[in-house]
Amino acid sequence: MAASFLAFHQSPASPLRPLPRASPLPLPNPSRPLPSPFRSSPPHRLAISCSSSSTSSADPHSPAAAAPSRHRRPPDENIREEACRQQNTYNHTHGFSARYVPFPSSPASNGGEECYSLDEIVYRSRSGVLLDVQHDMAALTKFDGAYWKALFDSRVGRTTWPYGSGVWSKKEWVLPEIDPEHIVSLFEGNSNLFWAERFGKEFVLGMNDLWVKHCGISHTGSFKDLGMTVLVSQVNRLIRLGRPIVGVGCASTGDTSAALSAYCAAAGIPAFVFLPADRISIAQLVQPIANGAYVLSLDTDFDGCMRLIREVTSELPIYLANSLNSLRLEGQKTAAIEILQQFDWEVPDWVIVPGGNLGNIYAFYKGFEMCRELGLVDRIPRLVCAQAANANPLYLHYKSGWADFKPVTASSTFASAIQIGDPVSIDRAVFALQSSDGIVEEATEEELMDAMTKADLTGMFACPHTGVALTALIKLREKGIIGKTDRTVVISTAHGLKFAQSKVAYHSKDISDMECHFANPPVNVKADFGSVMDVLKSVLKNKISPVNTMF
Ligand SMILES: Cc1ncc(COP(=O)(O)O)c(C=O)c1O
Ligand SMILES: N[C@@H](CCOP(=O)(O)O)C(=O)O
Repeated sequence: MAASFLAFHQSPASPLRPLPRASPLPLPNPSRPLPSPFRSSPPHRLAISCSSSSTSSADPHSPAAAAPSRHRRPPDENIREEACRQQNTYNHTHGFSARYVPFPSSPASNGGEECYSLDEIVYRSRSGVLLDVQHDMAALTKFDGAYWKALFDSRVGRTTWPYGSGVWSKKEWVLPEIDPEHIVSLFEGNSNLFWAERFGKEFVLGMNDLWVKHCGISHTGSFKDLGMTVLVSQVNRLIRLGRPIVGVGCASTGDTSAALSAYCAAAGIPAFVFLPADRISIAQLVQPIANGAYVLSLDTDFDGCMRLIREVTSELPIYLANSLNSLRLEGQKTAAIEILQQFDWEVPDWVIVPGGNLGNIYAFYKGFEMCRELGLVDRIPRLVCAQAANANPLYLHYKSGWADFKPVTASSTFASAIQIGDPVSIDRAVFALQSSDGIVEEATEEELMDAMTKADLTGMFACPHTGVALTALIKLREKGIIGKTDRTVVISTAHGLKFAQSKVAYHSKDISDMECHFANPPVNVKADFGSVMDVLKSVLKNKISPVNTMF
């Protein structure tokens, strides 16, 4: 393969002009009466119907409201306006609410302790610890598990604003008080839960109940969309409330920046992204450029970019979009709820998540735990966090028996989006793992690239981070910790197309100190019938095919 094919160049991007600030819109009237059934004292059991609803009589938050009806709105009204009209008729909060409290939040905390409205711009507690979004569980518990399951199930695959989104279909558990008018959604979520039949059978000692949750098959190609729709929606609300926000900013290894830029572009809000120069893929670099963000390519690593964005956002009215901001995790946790939903509310035994800044592992824990607490399921899965050996501070912490945490300087890894040595959500991750009888595993560069390639050879198009998680699966299976029939879900966090460079390098056997056992380079053949026939005959004679060489 031509060397030039592999030589991607990353030059600093020229900053682009910000989009104009959106004009203010009216806020909802909060003093409307609560509709039935939310007025009475539950827990409720409701009969769920998915038949057509009429706009004049339906509670917009009832399962029936998500059902399509040909004439449900006037022809000149769009779906957002329709949702607003409905919620002006019915108070949309039903008493559900959420607020920030210091992490870890305790169910016993009440208004007397430190807490903040979600309309405040605050990222840490007075003592400097992370914050958590705490929901009014007493209000949510008024409805039983069967109600929530039926409500969420009734919204899947609809176009009713904003429930067509896998995140906003769980709105009551995410940002219950936001006006649908302020939601910035690209109908994210509802991602494929893929039965990895052949990978499980052939590469993981005959596993037959192995699944891959494709969170990367998404609008911007990673799971970050799930969190960013929530964060940018809340920013949109804050701007319309008149808060002095001039834009939203993040440090990124390439996926957070892509998601932030897309959602900000959709809302007309300026985005500022700090990227470590020459450490992200070309596909990731071009995403914020294309979406009109201000791109700062900085001569440091991700941890350096993170320090800078934190300093900058404490000086300038730029809202911080990294997962240090707990709003993000409210969206990301819906992937866990979605997994349960996709299994008809049966709980898998294991869920394996690649970890970097470590917000996502906590988000998964939170989603599962909320379903348990509210009676949708009776247990939560065991969580595994998988790290690249070249960027493994959590793994080292776990191996030390959770002794004092020490950040590391992360080395270069093909799993470049998790090249993070000082994860901001370390405390959240430890909490999630300890509460779920969790495990931490690591993957060398060769292991993660081989695992990614094997996944591809069974029909996926995985990213290197998914390769990290698949390696953890293989190791835990080989150790007998994960059983052959255990229902296991591997979280695929990004689209493989973002990491084409690393796949090209692997299949070209162009990586030093790596055997690239499963490389499948193209064969250069003269463009005449005889030459083509010679090659094919030799292939067929030797029964060599990319697939056969593997097994
Ligand atoms: C593709 C991909 N996978 C995994 C991760 C890890 O997620 P987290 O930082 O929440 O641990 C990230 C970002 O860090 C990512 O971009
Ligand atoms: N992989 C991330 C790193 C930052 O993570 P965040 O979840 O804290 O924003 C990225 O793509 O930037």
